[in-house]
Amino acid sequence: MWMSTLARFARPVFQRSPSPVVCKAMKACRRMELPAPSFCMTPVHIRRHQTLGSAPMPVASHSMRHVRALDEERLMEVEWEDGGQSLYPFTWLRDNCQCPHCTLRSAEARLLLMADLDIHTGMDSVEVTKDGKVSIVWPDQHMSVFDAEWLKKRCFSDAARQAMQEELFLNERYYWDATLRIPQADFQEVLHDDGAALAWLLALRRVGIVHLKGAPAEQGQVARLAERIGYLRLTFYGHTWQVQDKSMANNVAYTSGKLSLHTDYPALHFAPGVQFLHCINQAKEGGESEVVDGFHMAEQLQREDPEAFRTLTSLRVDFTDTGTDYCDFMLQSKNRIIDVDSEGKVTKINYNNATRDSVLDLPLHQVQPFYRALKAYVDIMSRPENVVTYTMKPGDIVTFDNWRLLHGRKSYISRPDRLRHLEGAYLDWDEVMSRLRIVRRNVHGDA
Ligand SMILES: C[N+](C)(C)CCCC(=O)O
Ligand SMILES: O=C(O)CCC(=O)C(=O)O
Ligand SMILES: [Fe+2]
Ligand SMILES: [Zn+2]
Repeated sequence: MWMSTLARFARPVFQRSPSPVVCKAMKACRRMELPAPSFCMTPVHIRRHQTLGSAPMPVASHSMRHVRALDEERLMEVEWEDGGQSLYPFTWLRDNCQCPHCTLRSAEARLLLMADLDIHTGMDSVEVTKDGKVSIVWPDQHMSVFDAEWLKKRCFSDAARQAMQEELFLNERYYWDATLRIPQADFQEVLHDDGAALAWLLALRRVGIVHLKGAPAEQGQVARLAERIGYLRLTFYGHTWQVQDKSMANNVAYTSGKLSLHTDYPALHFAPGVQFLHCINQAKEGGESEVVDGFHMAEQLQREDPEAFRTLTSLRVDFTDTGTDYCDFMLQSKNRIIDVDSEGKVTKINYNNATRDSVLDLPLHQVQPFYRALKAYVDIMSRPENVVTYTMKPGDIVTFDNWRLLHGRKSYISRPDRLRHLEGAYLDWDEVMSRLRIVRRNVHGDA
């Protein structure tokens, strides 16, 4: 069951604030049977939903009691009505002046040039205006006015920064295993209703996979879905591509053979972030799909075999892809099988055994340790307790995080008169997250 799958993880509950708020993103999550996010995603209340066992954050209040300049430290101090305090560097305030000389309103972009920013500026005076804004006069008599709520959101405290980053990027993930019930949404609803689109994209971000049901069983649907987001990612396999058993196949995917768990396109240095696969015809026999949570598997590898984890996060492996499709191509890439960020958090899996190059740019003594490490990772992800299996039906579209999930399919036999046929398309996370933020804003009805 969904909940029991996620029981290992902190189950966030709503903060017991004077008036408990249920934000619409929370409702969207409930609709898809998703656990609540730990941050409220309504932009106006950046605050943490109180996670069991963690300290509650002060309830946000956007009105100011007092403001003063700490000239020595060159910081402006705001005292909020709720008793909290925020500090803002003079330099940052001057840099972000919202007046029409400093900001192009129509583009919400900075006009002020770095060349004209005095990073040692003082402050002549600061006060709270009658309408509750902060008004600053700079030594050259330039004036800046800041909105209280605007400032509050940009508070430099760890908690406020963390909440803002979660609101912007939704980096909180729910790891899963074979017990996952894949979230589902209706294709038509996602196309036409922002609430449904929001629930879809939130689940795609946090769980990494969503099944859309009810698409027409004909070509062109992944392109429509990509247009709902913005635009798709063109690759050498075309704007969209047809997964079928083809003679002289230019890719192992275009055969009827088994595909072991892989991410698509590690032969690119920047693999597509998101993948759509639409089932138009299913096979007579076989062709079932398999997926695993690559981030969760990487976490297990780190725990069980830290040496192998170190190897896969440090060595770069060559990938290659040559052929003709949209046009002729001759790709070479070097990717770490497990990418981590500067804090050691896993950000991306790059692994397709079919396109891993025979050129292996490693000193002799690292070759066997590399194979051992890769085998350890593949062994973990192949355990039945980690793999989710499903069979796509005509009209189903699977949408998934290609940086996180590994997917595969069993070999198949088609009806001679009715070949198995999937249509696929790629997108990138920037465009998907852009649409997510817009539908969230529309659903919440704020600026
Ligand atoms: C499905 N297709 C052919 C577009 C890409 C397969 C993935 C890969 O070659 O890494
Ligand atoms: O045929 C399938 O079910 C999956 C195909 C696939 O993984 C691919 O085209 O890269
Ligand atoms: Fe694939
Ligand atoms: Zn200005």
